[in-house]
Amino acid sequence: MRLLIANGYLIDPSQGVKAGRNLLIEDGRVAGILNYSDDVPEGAEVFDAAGLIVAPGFIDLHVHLREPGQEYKETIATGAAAAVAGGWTSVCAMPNTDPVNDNAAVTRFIIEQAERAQLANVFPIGAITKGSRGEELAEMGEMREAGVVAVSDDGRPVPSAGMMRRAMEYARGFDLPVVDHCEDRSLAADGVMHEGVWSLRLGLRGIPALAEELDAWRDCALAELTGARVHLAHVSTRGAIEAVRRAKERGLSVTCEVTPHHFTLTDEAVEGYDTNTKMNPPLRSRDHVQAILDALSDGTIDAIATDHAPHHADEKALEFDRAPFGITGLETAIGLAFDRLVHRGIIGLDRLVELCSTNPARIFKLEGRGTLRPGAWGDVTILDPNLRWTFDARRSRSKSRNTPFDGWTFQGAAVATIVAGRVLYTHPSLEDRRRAIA
Ligand SMILES: NC(=O)N[C@@H](CC(=O)O)C(=O)O
Ligand SMILES: [Zn+2]
Repeated sequence: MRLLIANGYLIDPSQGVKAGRNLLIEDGRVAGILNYSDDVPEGAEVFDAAGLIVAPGFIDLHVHLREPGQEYKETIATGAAAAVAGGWTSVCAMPNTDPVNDNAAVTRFIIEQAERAQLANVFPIGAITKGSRGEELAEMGEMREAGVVAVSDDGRPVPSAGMMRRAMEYARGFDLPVVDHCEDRSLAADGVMHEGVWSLRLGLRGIPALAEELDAWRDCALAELTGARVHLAHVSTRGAIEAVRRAKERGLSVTCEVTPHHFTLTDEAVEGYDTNTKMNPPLRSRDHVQAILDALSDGTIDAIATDHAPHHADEKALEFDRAPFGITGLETAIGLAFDRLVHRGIIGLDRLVELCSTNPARIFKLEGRGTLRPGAWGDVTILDPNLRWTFDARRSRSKSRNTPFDGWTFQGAAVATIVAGRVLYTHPSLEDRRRAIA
């Protein structure tokens, strides 16, 4: 099986490639980077990528796929379909399923379901503590053996510093990164949105920025104490970013991600009490969003991750106070990244590829991903920086539609998604781009 992605502009920060080149994929793996003028290899199918950016496959470090246990919200297959429709060749699945992914049997089940779906690659993340209850460490060794790429109690942050210390020491022994949902629940209490002028005005209970910042400082300090690899999930506050910046200056193995909704929206978006503006961490005030934009451009932020968190319409139809936290994000992330970051001059195209592919692969040590070196997996995301398109949530591949971006128009999109040399998604604007060569 041969696929030649021809006439595109290749951007691969892992090997410093930024040039018009053809990319050849053979039997699922990158076979080589060729010049436009080189002969088309015998029997190759040609994908004409003229005018498009060809990048190593995008990797989302943070999704909730809801299987096992809440298949009415999402399954591994529907989540993986939404992923490829959004330009993601790989997604990393958080363990807050039912049962929690805190043992090898659940890990293996997730991997089997993903293999059955034959869509995006799915890398499971195991729990830090049994049932994510924060009481007893989970069997990280056995989960690692079964295929987890990281551990996290995302959604149920580890409350005790002592437990987190032991978790980091344990995870370090298995060379697993600890993905940290930073939230001091004693401060967040029963808040439902960012604490500030808008929570006052709207009469909703606030979650102070300090709830995230305190844990971020704590866990960066613990990263120093333990030497563990620590990755801060969905940072949303100036203080958490400052903690990461300091940790990096000290040479610690600390990285972080940001979500598209946190670099796009402020807490003002909650004004209409739309429960699709309710997520954890909450949308923050303008000053925090500015800190995120600065950190995206100066390199403090390592990755863009969606925190895709599907919920059923009936659950989101409750009052703001009672609706669950979370929004979907797989299909709007790249549109938002182009529209809000690239076209506004906050990041360049190579930085976009770093944030969505090179760095995620490095942070979770995903072998043969995030690069188009010969021998790497033939995972490719093709981008059209200028395509104008409108997101229609009713046509989403996800089972859920809880997004604040329904009906939004974007400039820039992921227009084709290729996993191990198989073209799994193409935007309708790319019809007629593929031909078989005898
Ligand atoms: N990010 C969210 O708003 N929700 C997450 C869990 C969580 O992190 O609270 C979910 O699983 O729904
Ligand atoms: Zn979380």
